[in-house]
Amino acid sequence: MRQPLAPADYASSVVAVPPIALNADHSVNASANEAIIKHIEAGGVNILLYGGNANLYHFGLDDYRASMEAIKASTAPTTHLITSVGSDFGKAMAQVPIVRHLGFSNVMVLPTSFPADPAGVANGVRKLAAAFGSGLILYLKRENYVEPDELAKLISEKAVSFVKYAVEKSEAADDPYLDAVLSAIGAEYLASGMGETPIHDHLGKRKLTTYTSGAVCIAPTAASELLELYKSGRTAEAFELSKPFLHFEKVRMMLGGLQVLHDGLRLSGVADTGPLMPMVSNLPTDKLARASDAVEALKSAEEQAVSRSLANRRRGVHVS
Ligand SMILES: N[C@@H](CC=O)C(=O)O
Repeated sequence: MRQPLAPADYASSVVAVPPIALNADHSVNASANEAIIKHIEAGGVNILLYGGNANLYHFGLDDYRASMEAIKASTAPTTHLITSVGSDFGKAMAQVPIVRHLGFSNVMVLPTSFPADPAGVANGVRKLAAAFGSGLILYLKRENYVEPDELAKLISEKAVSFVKYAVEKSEAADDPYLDAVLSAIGAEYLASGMGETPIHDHLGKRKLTTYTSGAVCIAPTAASELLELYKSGRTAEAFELSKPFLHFEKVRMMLGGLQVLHDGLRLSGVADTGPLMPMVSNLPTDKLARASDAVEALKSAEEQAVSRSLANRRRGVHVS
């Protein structure tokens, strides 16, 4: 599906945030990316977001165009595809004609770090949305990146269509910025945007619309079940199912979020992801065993979820 996503579309799927597989010369590996996409789609996930985990920060314009062309050609017509622009304003503006030419309807603006201020970010996003011709997904990666009231204005002006919330807190429950954002725009426009670590609070308690995840690229069926369990209020079962995901996220925190996911896809056997685009590196050999153990736990959760899903389908039962 190539239409702009509405909040109701987000509510029905986890958002997978995949890496991009590259060949040894850093050109895009179309067949490996297709294998990753097919694996995710087979698990019932129908929203793919290419952004941070794809390391798009470090793609030049030619590599960006080539990778997005290959990925677009590999997705099923029923899959919603989101690409990202930025993270700086100039690069984002240069990418807008590319995404328009490729026919993307859903585009996220990667978070810019320095120099930027809340009013400047809001106005930059307005200009980008005007150039793109439609609302953009905003990635909130740090507190006060945009003031909550200004964010509400951006949504009412249709410059922002959805928000990925990924401000790291030691306790997800204690997050005054998220409280303020929620009271300004409501949960409907918000995805928990940082993997499984905060979802017990973000989905179970605050009722955000969905969540974004890298681990879902390895265990899409289990991740879909996890979303459904949280959405149907079965939080104890959801928490139990989330354990291998939470462990994977801990390993990512220790060894590198992008690195463990990128190499983890290869270790899982889904696809040979190859190198990462500089300035990010593959895991050193002595860290692979730790990543591999976490990947195996995810694979086992996925196998069990697939068995449950097949059994439920045979009995005509829906998880919720
Ligand atoms: N960074 C998170 C969510 C993606 O946006 C992850 O990789 O799980």
